[in-house]
Amino acid sequence: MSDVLENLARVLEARKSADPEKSYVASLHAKGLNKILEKVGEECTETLLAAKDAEHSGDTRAVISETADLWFHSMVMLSSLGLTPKDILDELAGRFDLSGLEEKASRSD
Ligand SMILES: N=c1c2ncn([C@@H]3O[C@H](COP(=O)(O)OP(=O)(O)OP(=O)(O)O)[C@@H](O)[C@H]3O)c2ncn1[C@@H]1O[C@H](COP(=O)(O)O)[C@@H](O)[C@H]1O
Repeated sequence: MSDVLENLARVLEARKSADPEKSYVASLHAKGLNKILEKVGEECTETLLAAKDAEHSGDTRAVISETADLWFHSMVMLSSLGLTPKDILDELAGRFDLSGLEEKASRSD
């Protein structure tokens, strides 16, 4: 499953030095981190709206499509900060066998 994320991350890395006229990812980098964050926020809202619609209609196609847009733009954000999907997958893997409630209780803040 994570092969897709790894392959996409490789493409995203290469697009950092691509022509913004020819690559959507390069055009985002050319506009800067604020534009990338704006897109992440937009896709997040669209995902929430699609999920609310699906709750009533039972049609989850838009949720899948909007979540893909959200993951994609999140990966562009990670890439612009020098992070990879592996950083996030390692973080999630480290949380196996730890209940979310236990983790919350262990926080110092
Ligand atoms: N997975 C994606 C992907 N998902 C979504 N998008 C693009 O994300 C954009 C944002 O969607 P919106 O509906 O917000 O589009 P918009 O209104 O045109 O966006 P704005 O003008 O508001 O910024 C669309 O242009 C989609 O085509 C993607 N663009 C690229 N990829 C992957 O990234 C690779 C590199 O892409 P390029 O950099 O374009 O070569 C591709 O081969 C794909 O694997």
